[in-house]
Amino acid sequence: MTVLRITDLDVHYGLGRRRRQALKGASLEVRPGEVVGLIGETGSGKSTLARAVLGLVPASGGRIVIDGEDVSGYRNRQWRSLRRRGVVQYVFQDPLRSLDPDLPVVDSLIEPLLIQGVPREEAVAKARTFLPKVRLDPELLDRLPAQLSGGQRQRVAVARALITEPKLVILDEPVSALDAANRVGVLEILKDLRATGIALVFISHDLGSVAGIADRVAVLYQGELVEVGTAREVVATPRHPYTRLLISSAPTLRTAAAGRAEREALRALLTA
Ligand SMILES: Nc1ncnc2c1ncn2[C@@H]1O[C@H](COP(=O)(O)OP(=O)(O)OP(=O)(O)O)[C@@H](O)[C@H]1O
Repeated sequence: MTVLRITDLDVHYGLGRRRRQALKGASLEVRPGEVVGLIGETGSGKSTLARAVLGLVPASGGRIVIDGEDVSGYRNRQWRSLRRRGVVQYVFQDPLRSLDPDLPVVDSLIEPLLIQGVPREEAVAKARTFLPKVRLDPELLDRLPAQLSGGQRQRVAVARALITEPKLVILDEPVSALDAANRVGVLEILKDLRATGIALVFISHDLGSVAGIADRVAVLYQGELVEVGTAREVVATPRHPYTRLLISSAPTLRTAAAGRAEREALRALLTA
């Protein structure tokens, strides 16, 4: 059983002479309880893949199956209905994008439930039980986002994504804007989540920051998934030059650290 299966996915942006392919034949499976790190440099297509899975950008080819449901031919109305059910949720890099600055955090937190038609009182009660799961004190519910620290805001954003009890959560660089202590805090919460059976796709430009938490790593390079394997395999025996470059540039992956000359040689190979 897979929570997400994408097969030969193509996505294009623009029309006519401006038409550009952002994803080329991408295939990836994510199983329940699995953490998949989606790695690639800026512009490689990471957010595009996430947007396609949420129905926010149309696929021009290939298939997407979410929790057994083939959504490939869905129209906007069907996507909206799927998003409303909260099977797949998304956490932005910047938590302020999912929290309304003018509303107490409780309102942002319960919004996905209200959209589903859950009565407000019941939704607030659920929000209270959810905050401890992301290690936040329920008394923060009445504060405005500006009255929270960056790490607290990101944990509220994670709680908001979890409140509909999704099968899959896509996190777009969820810790890159945080300081070291908060980064560890959020990563620990994400590790706890795996035990609940939720699947996580963790987007990052930095292999080093996801290798420790991801079961499998998928490497995107110029719109193509050039490598998919366990984090250990990918770090120990990278097959694609781009992956080797990523590893050699990740200071935390000392095992395969390469010198500047080797990195330049790999870059030259990629641009040849
Ligand atoms: N709305 C859009 N219209 C046209 N081109 C786009 C659009 N969104 C993204 N692109 C292009 O598609 C490619 C992939 O972009 P995408 O945002 O998926 O990359 P990314 O890997 O998420 O990058 P980053 O790490 O910077 O967020 C890039 O070349 C980008 O310029």
